[in-house]
Amino acid sequence: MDTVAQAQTAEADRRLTIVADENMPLLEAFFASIGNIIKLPGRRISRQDLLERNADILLVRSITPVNQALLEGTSVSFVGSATVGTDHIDTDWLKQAGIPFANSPGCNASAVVEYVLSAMTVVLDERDKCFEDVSVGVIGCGHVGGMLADILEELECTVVRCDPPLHDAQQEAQQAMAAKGRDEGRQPSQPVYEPMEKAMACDFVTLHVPLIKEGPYRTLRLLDADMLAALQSHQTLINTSRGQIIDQAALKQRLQRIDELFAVLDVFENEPNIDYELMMLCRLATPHIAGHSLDGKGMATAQVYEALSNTLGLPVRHKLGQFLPEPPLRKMNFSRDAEPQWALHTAIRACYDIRGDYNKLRHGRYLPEEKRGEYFDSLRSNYRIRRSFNRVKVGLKGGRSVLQDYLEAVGFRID
Ligand SMILES: NC(=O)c1ccc[n+]([C@@H]2O[C@H](COP(=O)([O-])OP(=O)(O)OC[C@H]3O[C@@H](n4cnc5c(N)ncnc54)[C@H](O)[C@@H]3O)[C@@H](O)[C@H]2O)c1
Ligand SMILES: O=C(O)[C@H](O)[C@H](O)COP(=O)(O)O
Repeated sequence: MDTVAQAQTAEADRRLTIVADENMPLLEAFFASIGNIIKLPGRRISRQDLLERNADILLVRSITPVNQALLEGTSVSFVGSATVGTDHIDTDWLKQAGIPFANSPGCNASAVVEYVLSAMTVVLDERDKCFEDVSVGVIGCGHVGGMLADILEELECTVVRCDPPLHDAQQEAQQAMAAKGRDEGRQPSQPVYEPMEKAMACDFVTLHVPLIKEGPYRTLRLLDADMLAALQSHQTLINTSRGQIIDQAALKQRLQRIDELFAVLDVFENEPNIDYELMMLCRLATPHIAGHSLDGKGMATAQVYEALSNTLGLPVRHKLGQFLPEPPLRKMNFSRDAEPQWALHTAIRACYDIRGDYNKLRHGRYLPEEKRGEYFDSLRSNYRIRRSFNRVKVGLKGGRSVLQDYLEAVGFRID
């Protein structure tokens, strides 16, 4: 081997080995300059894989449990999860083992908000109501819940925000101010956080909390059997957080009562082997894809790439905008005669119609039980390209209108 070839081999040898979930988008675009990428199915990444491949970096999604059993004795020295939720990661163990970890806070907030808005339009149409007619309890007001609550207020819904950690932090900040002699009270622009009971009484109740298994802000079975039994026929419960936030058996029991309580579930206990009976009792149900816009998933990869680059002391060379294609739907137009609520619902569902995902998941009922888990996962892996509302322009005729306000509130660009 000549010197150049030897040098090239040595260079290649020094490159990091990145083991990544095969369904993380834009892996090569972001990480090829950092290391050699080995793609594996997320549910099957094992300690053996990491040892055999001498992995330095592990990049996962929500379906790979990352803990001592997976990593101890391997050469993995960075873990990235292209997700918001971190309930699949033993962050305490990673800390103790000195392995840096990064996830992607807020990456898919718009996608989840758009999912909830789409679900709401379906239910509102069925109940012959508009956004302004209903109250919405938003439980968990971080990236997703906070954005959703703001938008719903602009659509003239009555919004009840519930977020005990944010409520307590607000109180502490006020007490600290008061202690310093600057008792300025609550700032007018600060949100008001209400008790859970008030949120649970709204026409729509939507959950946007992390899965927390213990402690004062525990969310495991946050909605218990009593709360679920108390839900009324006119209400709609939406869960895009994690299946374990709700007592699923109790929800199933409640939905078996013949009335018009609606459930919209994107997340289930025991994914991908979900309870099909429960799923069939839902008004809408989808295979954990609320956050799956290309923009949201791409942003997750971008955030993990940035964190890894910073950890390695490398320059951040790539930005998501470089790699995103044109959206399939670029523009829609409404005439002067478009009735605002109809046009808003139409625009939302032109961009993302939750019923397509619902119909596909329901189709799984025709499969033998043992094939349904695989089917659930295949719907997630082969997910069609879905784009954010803010990639779409809407053409309107005439001067400023209520419709323009609504469309802008949900993220469309007005042309
Ligand atoms: N289905 C999907 O595709 C999808 C996509 C994104 C996020 N998620 C899930 O949604 C969750 C929320 O996402 P996010 O980006 O808004 O997270 P976030 O961390 O920005 O916000 C979570 C909020 O929940 C609040 N909270 C914590 N404990 C609470 C409690 N006991 N009661 C009420 N509020 C509580 C926190 O104070 C915080 O404001 C994630 O943790 C993840 O599990 C699912
Ligand atoms: O926590 C999250 O970000 C979401 O649950 C996430 O969208 C799930 O992502 P996946 O595992 O399908 O990549």
